[in-house]
Amino acid sequence: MDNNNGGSQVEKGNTRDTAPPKNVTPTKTGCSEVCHSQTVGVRGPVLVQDTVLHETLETFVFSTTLPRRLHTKGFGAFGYYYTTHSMKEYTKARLFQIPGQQVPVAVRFSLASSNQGTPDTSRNVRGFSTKFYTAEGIFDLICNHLPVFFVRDAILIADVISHLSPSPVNNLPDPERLWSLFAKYPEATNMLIWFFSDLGTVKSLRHIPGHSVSTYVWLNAQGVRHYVKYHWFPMAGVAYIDRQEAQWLACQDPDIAGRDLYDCIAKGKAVEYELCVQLMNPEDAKILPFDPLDDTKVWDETRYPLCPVGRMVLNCNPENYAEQVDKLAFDPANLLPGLEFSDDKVLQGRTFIYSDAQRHRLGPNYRNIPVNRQPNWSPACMVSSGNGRYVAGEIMRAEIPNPDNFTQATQKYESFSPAEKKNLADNIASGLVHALPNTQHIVLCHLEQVSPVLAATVRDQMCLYASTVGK
Ligand code: HEM
Repeated sequence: MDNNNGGSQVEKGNTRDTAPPKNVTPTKTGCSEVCHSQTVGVRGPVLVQDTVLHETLETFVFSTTLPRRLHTKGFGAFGYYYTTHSMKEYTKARLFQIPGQQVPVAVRFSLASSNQGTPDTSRNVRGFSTKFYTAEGIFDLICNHLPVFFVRDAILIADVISHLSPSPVNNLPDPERLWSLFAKYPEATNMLIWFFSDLGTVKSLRHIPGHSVSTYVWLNAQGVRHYVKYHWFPMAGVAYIDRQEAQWLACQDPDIAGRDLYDCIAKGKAVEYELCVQLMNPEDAKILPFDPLDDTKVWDETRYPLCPVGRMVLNCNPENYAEQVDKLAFDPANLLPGLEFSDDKVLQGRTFIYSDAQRHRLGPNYRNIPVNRQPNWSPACMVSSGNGRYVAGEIMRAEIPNPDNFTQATQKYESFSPAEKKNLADNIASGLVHALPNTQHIVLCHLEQVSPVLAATVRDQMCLYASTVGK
């Protein structure tokens, strides 16, 4: 019997038992797979009772998890971390007590403002999140490749992300949306300098640093608190690319950074990073010219030197991206005794929203997914910061007393070589030229405060670009 004359089966009686079944094909796994819907005759309607069809479609539709609201595109790798220097003086976290202590890790690198199709070389903030599976429990260290953030209060994140996203009208990138972010928030000027320098374009994740941006607290066995910022540095050295190479590579291979990481590990070459911390006595906040809990600032490395803590070796690729990488749930609140959060206003907002996002994205049992599982976890395992600390004050919504929006932006600009300064000005001008005149004016006023030379160079470059874009 063949399907072409099956329409007459009803009239003639079913002769299927005499012919090989053609609607069942063996799959790679050897199981049979149904490949025809159940119909009334060959050309008749599909039956509502076809539970095989329903289950096949439902399984397909619900087979992927929801994308992350931020840092959507990402790549994962696995390996181990070991402590090289005892941090006992500053934290009681067991992980950091004795050199040689080693734990497994899972890492996810990501693009902060992305969808699955965003080119890896786009101007972007790269995420660099690490899950340490320690005997005490899971510690998540969530970092970005740039050490500063756009704003200093988590309440502004929705607005910031809307400025970084495509237009809600037509889903196209809109320069005015992006540049009005920097016009609206003078505190984003330091980020502007970092982001629009060539530090914002990357082709290899093996060559990026990671910075916690937010300030955490370390608590030692004697109950002494220190502010801490975490930093990863690639053992293979830091490397960036310029805008032209980034744009060319975006066309050649939009997944170049993920491919580079995977291929390197697949060839047996481990990817390594050093973990360092900067430590600060919280009392210093009273004398510093800036607020150390302000995420738009870095800490001067001469005053707060980088202390080496340990090494991470990534030597294992994922075998199942959906289960091992997509379902990773990083949370700045996944801390351990001795590792706490501080009063940093960005971090305080973040300590609630990641687990909310993950309940929505992965379901209420996300902590039981193998990559997130901590044996015997209960809410009591969470480390809530600051027990024993006395805090009092008037309840308010207020700007911090020392916002100082421009000093560090100037210092960063002045630290660049002449070639880096030139690229920065050119990168800014090529984008800012497409913004509205009022936005251009305000951003140029901010740049004037960073450096009159930078503002003048950007203005000159914009004139050149304006003539080519017909403005
Ligand atoms: C300003 C407030 C912020 C809010 C409200 C926020 C919120 C979020 C949310 C909801 C996610 C997705 C979580 C998930 O679905 O698993 C996320 C991911 C992420 N965030 Fe933030 N974020 C903020 C600031 C920051 C800062 C300052 C950093 C710097 C280290 C950062 C680094 C990351 C990274 C690296 C990821 C990706 C984690 C992964 O690979 O799964 N975020 N953020």
